[in-house]
Amino acid sequence: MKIQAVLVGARGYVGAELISILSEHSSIDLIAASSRELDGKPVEQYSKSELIYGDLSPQDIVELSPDLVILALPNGLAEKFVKPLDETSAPISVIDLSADYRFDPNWSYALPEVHLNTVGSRISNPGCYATAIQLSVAPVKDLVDGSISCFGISGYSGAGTTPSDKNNLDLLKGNVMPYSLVNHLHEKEVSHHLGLDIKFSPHVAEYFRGISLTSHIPLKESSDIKRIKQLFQEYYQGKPLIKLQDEPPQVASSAHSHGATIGGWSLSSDGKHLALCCALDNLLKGAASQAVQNINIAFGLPQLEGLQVTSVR
Ligand SMILES: NC(=O)C1=CN([C@@H]2O[C@H](COP(=O)(O)OP(=O)(O)OC[C@H]3O[C@@H](n4cnc5c(N)ncnc54)[C@H](OP(=O)(O)O)[C@@H]3O)[C@@H](O)[C@H]2O)C=CC1
Ligand SMILES: CC(=O)N[C@@H](CCC(=O)OP(=O)(O)O)C(=O)O
Repeated sequence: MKIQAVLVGARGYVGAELISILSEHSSIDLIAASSRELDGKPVEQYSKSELIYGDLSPQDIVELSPDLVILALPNGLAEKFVKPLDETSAPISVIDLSADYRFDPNWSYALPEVHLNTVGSRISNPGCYATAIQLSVAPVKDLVDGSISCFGISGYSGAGTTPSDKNNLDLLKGNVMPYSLVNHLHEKEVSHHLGLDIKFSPHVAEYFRGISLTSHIPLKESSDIKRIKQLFQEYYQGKPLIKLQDEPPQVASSAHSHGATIGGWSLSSDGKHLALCCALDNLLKGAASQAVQNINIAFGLPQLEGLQVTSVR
């Protein structure tokens, strides 16, 4: 019996990626895709069966009695859909791709390569920058002394489809736009989940998809590149979505890939300042692919089902 899923926020950039992935997934079928703007139109990317976008209320979703509800809505809207699902006796799992439950201890915050917690029936998917930061820092977490500093650049799809300066192509033309230089939500998210002091300055650029993140990590003791690389290799052994390479990863090579690439390890002459880079696709490992990876884990399916691995070591 296949898992029957409802997708809410199906018109958005992340929703569209989820539809494409689930079109190829052999164990999960979409039974409904919600969008107010596209209500009544066919879901053209979904190839398994005829599917029409609907403007579904939270109660409509409960009545469909699916196995799984996937929420890909802007921040602050999830509770309206989660509350009636919590109140029903039907065993309906929920995965939320927004930031709304990332600090809630009753939800499983699930970045599979880093947090090996058991995934329950309420899953909170990490943020895109937060994924890149945690993948970059986790292997050397125990060596850190002081504040880590991360510099990120994202394509404008990171800002979603609601018009703002961060997805305004007139403002972005020939430009890189810094924003939220302190207190970005992902700064709090990674500091909370890694238990480290992490500073993060995001930027958005004119290209569509992909994140390039550079992390500066102060170390307690002098180290050497061979040891650092070995720590990364050991940490990511058997985790096929993470590719390691000597050269700094390029954002263009990670676009359209379900995984993340880490590399460019560099040490200062005293061996106590480590810098490294991570590139990933904000819409895939930063959102939709990671969500499908988490759903697979929650339902006991092979972790990479539906995710064609384009970048393996
Ligand atoms: N873009 C990215 O790189 C990443 C995004 N995320 C998170 O994923 C979520 C989705 O992001 P993204 O796809 O970029 O966002 P978009 O702005 O592209 O899409 C938002 C979706 O939500 C729907 N929506 C908006 N407002 C409402 C509402 N009031 N009630 C019901 N539906 C609504 C929209 O459809 P309609 O208006 O037709 O109903 C649309 O389908 C966000 O929480 C974002 O923070 C996480 C990681 C990366
Ligand atoms: C370019 C851009 O605006 N990027 C978004 C990150 C998208 C994301 O991961 O958002 P959530 O944490 O809300 O899921 C931002 O900086 O807020």
